[in-house]
Amino acid sequence: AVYSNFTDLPSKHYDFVIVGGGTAGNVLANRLTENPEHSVLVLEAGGTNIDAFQLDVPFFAGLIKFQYDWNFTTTVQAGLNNHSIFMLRGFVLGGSSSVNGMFYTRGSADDYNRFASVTKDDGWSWDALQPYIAKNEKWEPPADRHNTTDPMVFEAVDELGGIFHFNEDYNSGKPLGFGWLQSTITSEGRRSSSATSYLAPEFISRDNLDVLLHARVSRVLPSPKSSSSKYAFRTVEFAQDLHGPLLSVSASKEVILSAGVIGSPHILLNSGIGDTRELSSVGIKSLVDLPSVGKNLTDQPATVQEFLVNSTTTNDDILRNATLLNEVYTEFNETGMGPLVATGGSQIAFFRVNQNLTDMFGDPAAGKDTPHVELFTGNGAFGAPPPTGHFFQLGAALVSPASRGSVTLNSTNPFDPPLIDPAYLTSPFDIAAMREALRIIYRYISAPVWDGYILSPFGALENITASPRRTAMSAKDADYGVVDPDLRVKGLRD
Ligand SMILES: Cc1cc2nc3c(=O)[nH]c(=O)nc-3n(C[C@H](O)[C@H](O)[C@H](O)COP(=O)(O)OP(=O)(O)OC[C@H]3O[C@@H](n4cnc5c(N)ncnc54)[C@H](O)[C@@H]3O)c2cc1C
Repeated sequence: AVYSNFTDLPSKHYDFVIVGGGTAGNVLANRLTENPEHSVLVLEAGGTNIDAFQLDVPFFAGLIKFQYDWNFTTTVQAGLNNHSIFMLRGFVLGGSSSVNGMFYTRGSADDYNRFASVTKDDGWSWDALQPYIAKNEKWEPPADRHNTTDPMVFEAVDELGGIFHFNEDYNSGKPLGFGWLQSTITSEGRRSSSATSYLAPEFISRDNLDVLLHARVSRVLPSPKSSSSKYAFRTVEFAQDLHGPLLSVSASKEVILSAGVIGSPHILLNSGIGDTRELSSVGIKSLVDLPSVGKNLTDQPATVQEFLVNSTTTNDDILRNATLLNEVYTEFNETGMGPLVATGGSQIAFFRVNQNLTDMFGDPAAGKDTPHVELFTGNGAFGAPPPTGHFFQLGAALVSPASRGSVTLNSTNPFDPPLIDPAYLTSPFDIAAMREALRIIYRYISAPVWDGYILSPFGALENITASPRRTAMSAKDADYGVVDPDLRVKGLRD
């Protein structure tokens, strides 16, 4: 069941305590409670996803929803002309899967095979993961039944040739080329998140599964050292009200940290698990010296270019005409169809940069079938549109960036946000690759099919960010990394 108050929880002791009811946490909660012998508690800092229509409607995916966000900002970014920008992270059951853009993109086969070679564990290889990927997926035709034949986007691809080629399934392990976007949208036209799927009514009603909302975890607490002189962490400390008392629950088997790319290192650092010198400089007693915690933060910088178009059938009017919005919202509610069922863009493309860049700077991508640049289309302006005009949008993200940043503590108060430094565009490769991404955009719109349709570029490039990743996993015998290939934190007792 889902609870909002600690006092209502039926127990304070579970077999597994999962910290963070986001994308990963809810999958684990579901799979662990398939076994009726396991009791599981999920602690989620945010609130419920139920009846949150902004989360439910795919078309609203590109709008920022502050009440469902952690409202983090990055440190000042030298690579972005000394600006700091939002670092969006879901603050709601379902985590970032409740607020994300719903693009369903697997990595390339090379990406997973690199995980396997770095960790010396073949279980992470593309082939070994296929059964699990298939288990998580249920492929459906477009819920809004949109026409998937012959739009101008693919005519341009045919006209240009070369790096512009059609790819029927970019999720095949070989993503390069232009394809139809696959989205995490249900056949009823709703967002599919880890909360709507893995915590669906038939699962959340299990007697052995509890979720506590508004539970913000501060630390994991150690039990006394064993003869192996290693700590085990089986108690989780949290607060329901940031100024209220600290509460705790314990796990007899495991505490699972799945608080996301910012939350998990933040909790580890607060708990004294990190670089001993850095921790003592902020006044935190170090329990386990694990210097890789919070390091190697990797985010994909992205930019959007809008073009004014000679059309009145883009999505722009929906967000500036209340009557139209009402109409399509009614259609959405009554039929699960209409323009609100799509995220605004229908195509996605992946490219490698020119070889002279990888020759010059080295190649951060995992292999020759792995892209550096993702391009996405939008039949309308990104986010809230300008007051007039109709737009075609092309966004570009660096999906194999070379820049690496960090998450570090700002104070001894575990509820203060950490310092988040993605170090965007600090590597020369990323700067050159971003320039190349813009060149790809402009080559693409030079295709003859756009003559008379695309009128001119509109406005300045916008910086947006997408989804930070942390390369925290390493081989069991490696002297760096946060977790081993079984995702167990290094240096702790099992
Ligand atoms: C705006 C946005 C758009 C995106 N678009 C896409 C996309 O289109 N396609 C794609 O593949 N990926 C996208 N991503 C990235 C993707 O959603 C994430 O990589 C993925 O959801 C991360 O899963 P996770 O389980 O690691 O973390 P999350 O899903 O973020 O889950 C972490 C959970 O832990 C909770 N938590 C954190 N700290 C604490 C704490 N101290 N105590 C208790 N709970 C805590 C959070 O509230 C959250 O619910 C996007 C992300 C964002 C934010």
